[in-house]
Amino acid sequence: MADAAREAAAREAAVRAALVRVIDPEIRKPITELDMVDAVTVTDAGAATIAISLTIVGCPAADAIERDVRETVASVPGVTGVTVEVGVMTPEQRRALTERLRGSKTRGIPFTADSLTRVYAVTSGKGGVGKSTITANLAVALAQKGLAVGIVDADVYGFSIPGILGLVDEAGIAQKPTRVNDMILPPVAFDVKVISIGMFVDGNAAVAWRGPMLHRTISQFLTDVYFGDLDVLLLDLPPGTGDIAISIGQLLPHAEVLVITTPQPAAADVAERSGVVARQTGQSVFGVIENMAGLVQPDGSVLDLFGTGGGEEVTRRLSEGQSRPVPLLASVPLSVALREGGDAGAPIVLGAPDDPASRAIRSVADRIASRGRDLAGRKLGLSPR
Ligand SMILES: Nc1ncnc2c1ncn2[C@@H]1O[C@H](COP(=O)(O)OP(=O)(O)OP(=O)(O)O)[C@@H](O)[C@H]1O
Repeated sequence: MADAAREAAAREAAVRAALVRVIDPEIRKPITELDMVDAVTVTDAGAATIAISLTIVGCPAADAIERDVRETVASVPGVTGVTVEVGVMTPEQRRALTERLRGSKTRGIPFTADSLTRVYAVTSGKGGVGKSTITANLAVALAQKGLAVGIVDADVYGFSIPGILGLVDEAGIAQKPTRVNDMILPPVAFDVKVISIGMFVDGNAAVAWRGPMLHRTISQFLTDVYFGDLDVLLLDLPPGTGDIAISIGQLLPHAEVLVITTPQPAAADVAERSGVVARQTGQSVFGVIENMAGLVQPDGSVLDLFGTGGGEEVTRRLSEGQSRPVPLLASVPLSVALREGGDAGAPIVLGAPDDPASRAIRSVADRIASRGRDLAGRKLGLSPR
């Protein structure tokens, strides 16, 4: 090979090697691995032209990928200028991509009992006890610890996860996920992959679907959404013991349940019932989290706005007749910062990690992350997130 040709090949190889660092923000894999790089040329003068093909036109990730390609290639020694030509994959390329992402797995719910993903269904007896707030912050705390985490927001009546995690526009409308053929790519917030019923309805429309429609939707979420290899999947269920809880019990019988309750003893009855229904579908109760516990006043005294003892009462009742007592995992105090963080789409486990509510939620994340039961000796998913 002539020297000039060898040098040109070396420059292109250096650029291709650098492009491995560009990660598709939705799929969370290098664009080189996803066959998105069609052509790389670098002139003698160092002008690089990169042709890339994205999954669909105008996908939300497009700008980020184009920018990352430009910056990454510009940093390669000898490159003096970068042109990025953005195209779109052909239907065949898209089909090949979705097949590759699914791997050899047959189409179906990937979170089977023998998968490495631990599935937690977060339930409560009644609404407004902070189930979504706890789910979102717990997910972010787990992701912060390096785990690959996903959330399915199945709270049809109050899909608030996109708002709490900042995946909404100024009008509060949830970001729509990208679709590649029949594969849905979940938006990512704070390293957590999120899919919500709220992303599939027009505006903030209330969902008035009946049981079979809900069952199909949840089943479709679990089948068609590309979560990749997750360590933990959290499901935010609607309050109570309705159709969704039963569907989840049928679709994911090995899921473990986290029951959220307030300290109000009167709330214990309904909270207990949500745990009992989960057990009837074969799920086990992992533990109880008491939320909205005493608010620490500026003078140091504690205001028990919602009374005391609800968490302990629910754990006591759910432990009756069980071989292993159900633990009270945490008591999360009332916290202005937690509420404000939820309103602003900025989880406090990141923004105010030392707030007492953050600490309590992070202690649950520690406990979940350190569980070894069926993960002992098994490899966790190590694909880039
Ligand atoms: N520990 C807390 N301290 C202060 N405010 C809280 C706390 N936990 C939750 N909140 C606030 O209470 C309200 C209800 O919380 P959230 O939406 O998480 O409840 P939920 O149980 O998911 O409700 P639903 O199931 O009805 O959607 C929100 O405004 C939230 O910010």
